Amino acid sequence: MSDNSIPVTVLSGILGAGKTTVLNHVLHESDDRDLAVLVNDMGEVNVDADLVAESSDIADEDEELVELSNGCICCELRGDLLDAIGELTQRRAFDGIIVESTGVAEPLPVAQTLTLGFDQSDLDPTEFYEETGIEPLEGCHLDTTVTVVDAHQFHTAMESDEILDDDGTKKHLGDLLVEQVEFCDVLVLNKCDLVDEETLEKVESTLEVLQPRAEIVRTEHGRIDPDNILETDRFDFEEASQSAGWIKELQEPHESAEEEHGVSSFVFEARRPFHPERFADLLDAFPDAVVRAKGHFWLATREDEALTFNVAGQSVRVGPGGQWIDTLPAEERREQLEANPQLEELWHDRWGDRNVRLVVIGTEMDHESLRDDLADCLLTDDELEADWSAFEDRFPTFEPPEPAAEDAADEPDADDQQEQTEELGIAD
Ligand SMILES: Nc1nc2c(ncn2[C@@H]2O[C@H](COP(=O)(O)OP(=O)(O)OP(=O)(O)O)[C@@H](O)[C@H]2O)c(=O)[nH]1
Repeated sequence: MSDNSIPVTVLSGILGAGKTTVLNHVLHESDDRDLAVLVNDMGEVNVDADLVAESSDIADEDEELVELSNGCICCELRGDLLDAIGELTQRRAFDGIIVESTGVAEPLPVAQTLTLGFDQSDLDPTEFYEETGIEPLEGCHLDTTVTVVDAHQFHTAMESDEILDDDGTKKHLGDLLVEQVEFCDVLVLNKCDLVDEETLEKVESTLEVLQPRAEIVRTEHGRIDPDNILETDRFDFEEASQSAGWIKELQEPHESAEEEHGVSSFVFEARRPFHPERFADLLDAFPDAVVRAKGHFWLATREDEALTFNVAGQSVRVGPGGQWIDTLPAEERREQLEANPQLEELWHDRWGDRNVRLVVIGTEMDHESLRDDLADCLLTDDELEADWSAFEDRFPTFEPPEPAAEDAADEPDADDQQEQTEELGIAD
């Protein structure tokens, strides 16, 4: 990237976390920087932008404010986002551009759009440009992704069963919060004035386990040193999308029974399927102590396909995880095994690559009891020899799996076949 490429910072965070407050403070403290601001607002009336314009240096002649309204920059306004940044880039050589997302925006698609737009990603840009009609941008780069977290509301939000509706997509508040935490370079832990030190340390420990790579900065009333979020050069798409705590945990599993402030994790592995009724019953009453769980599983009634498992706060989602390699035609199976030598270790004489692998992260979580509950959901020796199709299966069904899937569900993938995942317990 050239020396005069403009660094872009993206601010995310759920409603009311303090994004605008942080933005205003940074503008106020950045007299030495010529900054442009792009604010996304979902509503008809752009309150945030008015606030920014009124109460910050943004009204200064040498700063620019662009509003993007009536849509979300993580979905339908992706093209508008790039157009707006492209225009700003051409206007003059700003020292930085700050993008404030809406409270419902997911940072990953925003970063994806910006990275592809700036033409420096190893994703398939051709397909992206063809599909969206978006032109690649030059002259700027995504520099830092920032998630603002409300220290006071964090645990309440994680435990909340509030459902957000982002343009038809229903999502738990905790689910969105986890997505925002898992994909960022800097975590601004705001509203520290509203909590005591003990609570603060507990929230911090949870954030560190969910997102080990990000720098955590504590703030009160958004008072942050601008250097913490501007021109940090911390963003790297590949690293950001692989930095979630659960991915690290799956790659290097370790039983962390006694972590700080009661935050701990474990990996559950098995070589026999879950009984669909017992596992569904467990998910219906999944312990609140679990903050995050992720992985894939084998369900007795789904012989051919793996299913993915995704818990974030009160949200429990199950999705398609691709076809087990064992079910592929012999030739394809051989090719897959040659291409993925690590599968040999996993291969089971009777079950092939079918397996269960879940990482579970929680606070004050009783490992032994949850491990026992999960183990009780596996088929017993007698059930293994019974007719599996007779079991009642109330899990959602999905489109037939793509043939020749890669190592079934084991490789964390940014897209993660999320499109098809279904929230258990949210009625349409
Ligand atoms: N006590 C306290 N209040 C804060 C702090 N930061 C922000 N606030 C207040 O919290 C409210 C929400 O702050 P905003 O900055 O508007 O939050 P936001 O994330 O931009 O909210 P949306 O734009 O609605 O998504 C405002 O009333 C702020 O004054 C803080 O550190 N402590």
